[in-house]
Amino acid sequence: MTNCNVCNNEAKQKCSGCSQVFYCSKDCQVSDWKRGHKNSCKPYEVKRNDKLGRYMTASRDLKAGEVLFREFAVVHGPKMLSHPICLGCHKTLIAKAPKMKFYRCSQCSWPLCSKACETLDPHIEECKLMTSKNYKCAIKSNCTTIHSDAIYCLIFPLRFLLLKRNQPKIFEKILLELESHVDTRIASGSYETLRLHLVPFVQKLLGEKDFPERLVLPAAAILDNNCFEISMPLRGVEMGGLFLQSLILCHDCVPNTKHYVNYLDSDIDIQHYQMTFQTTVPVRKGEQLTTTYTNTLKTTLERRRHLKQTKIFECDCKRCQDPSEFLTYGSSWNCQKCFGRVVAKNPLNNFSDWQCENCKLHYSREEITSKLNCLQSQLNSFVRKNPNQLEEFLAEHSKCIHSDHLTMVEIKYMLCLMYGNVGGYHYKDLSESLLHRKIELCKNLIKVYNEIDPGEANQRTNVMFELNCALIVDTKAKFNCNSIERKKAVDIIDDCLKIIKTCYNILIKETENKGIMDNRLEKIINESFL
Ligand SMILES: C[S@@+](CC[C@H](N)C(=O)[O-])C[C@H]1O[C@@H](n2cnc3c(N)ncnc32)[C@H](O)[C@@H]1O
Repeated sequence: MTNCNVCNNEAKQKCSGCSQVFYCSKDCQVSDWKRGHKNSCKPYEVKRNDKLGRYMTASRDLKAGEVLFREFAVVHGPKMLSHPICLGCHKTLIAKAPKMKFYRCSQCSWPLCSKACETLDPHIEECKLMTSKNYKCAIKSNCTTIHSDAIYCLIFPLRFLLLKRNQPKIFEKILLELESHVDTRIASGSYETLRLHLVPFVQKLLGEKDFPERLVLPAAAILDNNCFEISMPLRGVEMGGLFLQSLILCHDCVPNTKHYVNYLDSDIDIQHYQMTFQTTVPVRKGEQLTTTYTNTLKTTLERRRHLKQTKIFECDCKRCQDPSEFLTYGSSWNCQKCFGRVVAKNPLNNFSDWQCENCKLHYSREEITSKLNCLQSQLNSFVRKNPNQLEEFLAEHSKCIHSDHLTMVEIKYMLCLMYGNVGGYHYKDLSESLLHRKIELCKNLIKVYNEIDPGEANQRTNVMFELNCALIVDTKAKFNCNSIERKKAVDIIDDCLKIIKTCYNILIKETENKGIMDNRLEKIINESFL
């Protein structure tokens, strides 16, 4: 029996915030909240140090999959370099206008989906401003290529700067608290375009006196340094958002949280895009809660370069420090002389030479970087739909590159999704050896992900799902040819189904995934003749 945190009576209702205390009634819960539970309820604490600025730690032991918080964006808009999107509903316009012949807002001329989007928040306010100052969007309307347009860098900062008028206290707090690395960004020359285009645009619309360059550029830098992507491919939405709690999480190349944006209710109001952060692995009380600002499935050189360019810091997390990346050898090459593993001598030094662990032969950084670029461009030139072509790529490069180099891992992931799922390779068409190849690939990937993308991370969960589907099909086949007893087959299939159900429940928290996951479930039920 559990007792009420206030009156000690028998209690059945659990606090949904922290899951740590129980109440017998709503009244007791409300009184506990007022007397102090609101301060201890959160599963995280915000701390600060010289290296990270603000960061989050777990305020109690957390299980994998616990929700840390949910929040809405304080401001949102097109990414700095965006392909054409509707400024009303933020859906991409490419599918609607393959030749870029967009519907134009009748007032300000920005591309929109249709007249209905002209009056949507937040476009309506910026549209009125632009119209009052005779500003017309000059984006070309008849070019035939799908490209990102620099003109979109005007909108998100404008919306952010409008907070100075509409929510001045929040705006001041953001300016005071958020890191921007604006001086480094300006010194690197990367803000010249913003100085030339964004500053006069904002000043024309909002006035030079209240919006001097020394405010406009830092505002853009705050967005660059702190925004999260709002990407919902099935809805066709792609933009950025400033989420004030989420951004406090600092980076680690093996994060212990993941996040997703869900769309709630109505079709039109941005307030319905909600960010959720949750743990992916158990986290001990006091341990730092971390997210990733980059792609964890890229090599150390690529991750560190990306972080330096976009977030202006040198990552020195445990994974970046370790030349073997926890024995996964995700960035390693094979030695030309002895086939030993070639790793960076000092992975935290971007100019470090590389060396074979076995024969100590040296390789210059330039040599390794050019090999990596060459490999990536070869991979990018592929039509990634043909398993044979991908298998050939793996075989061709297996001599010079470590088998779990992250480029190889990327290909293995594609293969593991293809086998069993795409035309010509559905389970009913798969030979025994290809089915076993899929199982082998899945097991190999899970071993790698356990070290660098563990727990409830999406990619690992996807592969767990695929592995257990393949094991069901394999068990069925073995049972049909009498190479496994009925009881054993039933036990294996039961275990697989439990894992598939767990994976399904993890992945559908991101509601966009629900339809896709339902199809995947239905498919395995049909194809394995369960
Ligand atoms: C989105 S902010 C994170 C919150 C920020 N610390 C604050 O106080 O608002 C990103 C900035 O935090 C710092 N940061 C985050 N993770 C870091 C890490 N692993 N190592 C060093 N600095 C980090 C960098 O200055 C980076 O530009």
